[in-house]
Amino acid sequence: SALIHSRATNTSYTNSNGLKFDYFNASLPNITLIATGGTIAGISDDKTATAGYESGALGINEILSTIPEDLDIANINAVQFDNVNSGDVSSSLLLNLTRTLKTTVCNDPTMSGAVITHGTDTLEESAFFVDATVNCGKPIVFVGSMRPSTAISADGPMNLLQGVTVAVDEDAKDRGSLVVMNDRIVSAFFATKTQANTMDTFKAYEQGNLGMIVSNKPYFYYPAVQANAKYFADVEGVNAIPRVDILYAYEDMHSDSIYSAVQNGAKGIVVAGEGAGGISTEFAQAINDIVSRVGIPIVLSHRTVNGEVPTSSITGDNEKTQIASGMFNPQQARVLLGLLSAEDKGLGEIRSVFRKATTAYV
Ligand SMILES: NC(=O)C[C@H](N)C(=O)O
Repeated sequence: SALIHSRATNTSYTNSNGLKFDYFNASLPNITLIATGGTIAGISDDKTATAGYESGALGINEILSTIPEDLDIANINAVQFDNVNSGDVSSSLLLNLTRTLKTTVCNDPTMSGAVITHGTDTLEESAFFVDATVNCGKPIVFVGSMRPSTAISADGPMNLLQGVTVAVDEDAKDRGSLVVMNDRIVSAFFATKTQANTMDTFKAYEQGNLGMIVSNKPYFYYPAVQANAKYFADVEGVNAIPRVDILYAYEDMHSDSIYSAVQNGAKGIVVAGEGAGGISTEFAQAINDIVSRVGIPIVLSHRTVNGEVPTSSITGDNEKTQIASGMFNPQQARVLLGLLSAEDKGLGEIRSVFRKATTAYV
């Protein structure tokens, strides 16, 4: 950390919002860096390991100490929110994350933006959640890595540096939350992990990247814009996100899974349907039965990476019961349905939010 110290003009500063900066240079913009764990904080004894390593092992200050270049770009208030494999990120952590971002970044005029380090496996879910709940125009940037910090050519340090750079970039404002990895800037609203192992994994296949980064200079292809299907959820008075389960469809799918999900407390169901939302006859009948008796929302999504479940693929009785996910994939649909249920929206309102993500809407 001697190297870090040499880059800062002052040491230790606490702003009027109580945020602590270990190294502070009054001429630089300020950001909050919230660490949640993942491979970017991962370690292994084997420098060649890109699987089977320990996730969420390093603290954020240890990670930062290897990238003193970050302190040439911004003053960083670093917060260790958690240090977990991303499969263990809970909805209560996400609610807390949203509240923290609103109070410490949105409502503080001295803060330019935020970076969140996160495991990549579920990064898209957290990024989608924050994108739907934090809406102040300041850049909120999610970063992760595919190689643990101990690997040869670890990608975490460059991703974090690029994330910090994007978080203070004027051009990054008003675009919703962003995912920055592998020299690309992707909209959190559309981003999905497309490859389980390699660094070129976050993509918005249909919509494309928002921009790229060369020699740590971000370049955005187009001016800021929000997606047509964007829904902003108000979680101000929300204490918990209701449970929403995802059920994966397959040939000749049985209906036991949906009954047990409901029995076990699911307040909403997302089905990863075949093609444009296909399901077996048995399963379709179970949906109609559950909706008429229990009244919970059931959203039909697609197990293919891309595409849309149009309202027209749901016919007859099912039209009244199921909700077409439109272009939202199952994991996006789960987050959105959880937020809408937390806001106590009725079936009609939920249906109209999802309808905005279908070609029937435009
Ligand atoms: N690349 C990663 O970050 C994967 C890790 N298992 C996680 O999601 O926490």
